[in-house]
Amino acid sequence: MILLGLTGSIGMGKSTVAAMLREAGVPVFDADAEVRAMQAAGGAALPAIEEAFPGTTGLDGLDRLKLGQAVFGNTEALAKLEAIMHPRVRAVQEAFMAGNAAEPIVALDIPLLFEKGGSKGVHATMVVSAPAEVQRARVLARPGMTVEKFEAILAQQLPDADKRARADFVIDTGVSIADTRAAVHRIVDCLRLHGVDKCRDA
Ligand SMILES: CC(C)(COP(=O)(O)OP(=O)(O)OC[C@H]1O[C@@H](n2cnc3c(N)ncnc32)[C@H](O)[C@@H]1O)[C@@H](O)C(=O)NCCC(=O)NCCS
Ligand SMILES: Nc1ncnc2c1ncn2[C@@H]1O[C@H](COP(=O)(O)OP(=O)(O)OP(=O)(O)O)[C@@H](O)[C@H]1O
Repeated sequence: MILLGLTGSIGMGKSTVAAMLREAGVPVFDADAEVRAMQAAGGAALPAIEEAFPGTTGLDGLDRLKLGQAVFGNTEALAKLEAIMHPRVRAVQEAFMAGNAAEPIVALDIPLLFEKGGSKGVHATMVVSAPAEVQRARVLARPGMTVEKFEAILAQQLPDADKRARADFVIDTGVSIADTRAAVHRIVDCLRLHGVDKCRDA
């Protein structure tokens, strides 16, 4: 099985490309969705979060704003939260991989794949990328987004150019959806037939 790490900075089109991979028959593990499910009402991580960050959870699940305020900008607090989330997400990911062991390709959609060292555990990386002005326009069009928030998030992420330099495959989303889809299918088809090494220039 080829384990493909899918990543990209905010607004680059990662969710769209993840959907295209699924459409091409590649099972995709969504790390963010797992984190959110474990933090939603009744979620498995809530008791541990409440113990570490009292007052941040309730019957409706996690108060994301409150916890975000406690951890963003505070390295120690963020590490504490990650120590709660990471092993739990990892366990679900292992189960997902085991359940798809017969698949030729399995993708892991991990927003901070390079930042948090996850790229070491995959056979190849796919980075979703678009020109900075396209990214900016997409993100600022989202409800509730501000320039300050966007820039703070960007500052926490490895720059796009570095991600691209480290990637085995770069998917350009600054083009038409049809062209992006074609590029995704081309890489998936190549990987199925020839493996990672022969597909880098596909
Ligand atoms: C603190 C939380 C609840 C805030 O949720 P909220 O919905 O407000 O923000 P969201 O998750 O969309 O994150 C906003 C931005 O913050 C940055 N960010 C999120 N998590 C992290 C992190 N662990 N390290 C650095 N930056 C992060 C990202 O750039 C992201 O785009 C949430 O971000 C969280 O649980 N983060 C920790 C996740 C974690 O521990 N992951 C490791 C296991 S996979
Ligand atoms: N060629 C393209 N490929 C992918 N997305 C495109 C393309 N052209 C336009 N878009 C649009 O750009 C947006 C990308 O949003 P998407 O949610 O996929 O980004 P994301 O990187 O997952 O975001 P985030 O990481 O911030 O959650 C979508 O609205 C999508 O329709």
